[in-house]
Amino acid sequence: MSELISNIGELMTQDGELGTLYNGAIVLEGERISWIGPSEQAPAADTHTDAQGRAVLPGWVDSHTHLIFAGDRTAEFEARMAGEKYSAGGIAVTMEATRNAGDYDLTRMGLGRVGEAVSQGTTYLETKTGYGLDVDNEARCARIASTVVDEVTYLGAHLVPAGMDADEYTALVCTDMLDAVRPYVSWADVFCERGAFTEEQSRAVLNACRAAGLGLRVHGNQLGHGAGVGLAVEFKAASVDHVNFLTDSDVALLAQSWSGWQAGANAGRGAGERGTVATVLPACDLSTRAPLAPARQLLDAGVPVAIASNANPGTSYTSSLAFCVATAVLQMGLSVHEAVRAATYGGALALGRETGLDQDGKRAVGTLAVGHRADLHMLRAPSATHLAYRPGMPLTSGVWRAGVREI
Ligand SMILES: N=CN[C@@H](CCC(=O)O)C(=O)O
Ligand SMILES: [Zn+2]
Repeated sequence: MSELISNIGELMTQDGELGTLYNGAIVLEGERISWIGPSEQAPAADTHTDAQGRAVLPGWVDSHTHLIFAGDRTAEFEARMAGEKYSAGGIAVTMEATRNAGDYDLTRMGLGRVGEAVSQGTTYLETKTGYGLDVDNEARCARIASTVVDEVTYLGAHLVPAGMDADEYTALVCTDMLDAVRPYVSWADVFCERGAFTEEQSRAVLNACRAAGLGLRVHGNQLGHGAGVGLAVEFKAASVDHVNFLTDSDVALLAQSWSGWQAGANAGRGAGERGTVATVLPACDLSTRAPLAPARQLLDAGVPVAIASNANPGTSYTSSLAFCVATAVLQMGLSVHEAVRAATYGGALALGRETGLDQDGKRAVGTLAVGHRADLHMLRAPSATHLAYRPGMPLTSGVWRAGVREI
């Protein structure tokens, strides 16, 4: 089955060669994009959708979420709004509720959260474990996560559970827990921060997970200056996430990590040795009243930036990437094009999914080009600028995921 979508007011492909088309059209063939060009040259297809001048973007790629959890942290949020600071300790509240929830409920709630994200234009999702924090519960959360999202990250190193020795727990994360989650995950992450894991413990986790063949990511520089960025670059992690507190040398390290990467004629793809993406989490910054991550400075230094929701019950209880994009434009100084790019191509780059088919038979996401997965987000607006111009408005009017219309 093929579908032609024509009369697209602004078709923002985020592909380096195609750029942005006005009065463009796109043809979907099964799960893939088979044609992109001007509406007047569009080929016939089995079905036809008239976009009536609306804008179409790649579906959002949310490269950082924590969707497998039970329970509620309203009281912690209220206390924070009354002046308390965020600390890693709140994770234990969610751990308790998650351990007490059954598989059915964790799955049902996880799927519900994915549904919320899709209804707002997200078409590719990563999520993390990290609220089980013992061997059985981490494995259970990893298994459930693998049934509800596209990419699963092992975050056993999220918090040391009360009553456990930090080094003994770290050793467990690196051995039995890692073995138990391994069938369900392709990434590993560590919360390298005061109140969570030290540089030395983080290093042990990254070494063990790398040896197990997992791609790496780091929660770093969220609560203060620290070792997160340096470790992420040293371990060639795909991303370092939060990055609120950066020194100039952290920024330079991240930029330097991309020196072997050639963006080439087509900046949507690129080739060569990948560096570490800086993932900024604007909704989390607002919800924790943290200084906003310096996304402008990072982009100006040549660091690829991703924008993600960090959807979780503690620091960012939203999966709205439209909200994150609007915040990045209004508060972080990004242009609309840069912010949309960070929430689409940037997320794909952070997940190693900006190209496709060559290694594992999966299609590229995060940009619109022939052969890429047909993940589209149609706005009830003539241009992507409306995402920032009309913040908080329900602008999603259509979502296609792998060629299937979801909304
Ligand atoms: N910072 C570490 N982990 C989550 C928060 C987890 C929680 O508080 O439940 C984050 O990314 O913000
Ligand atoms: Zn997180």
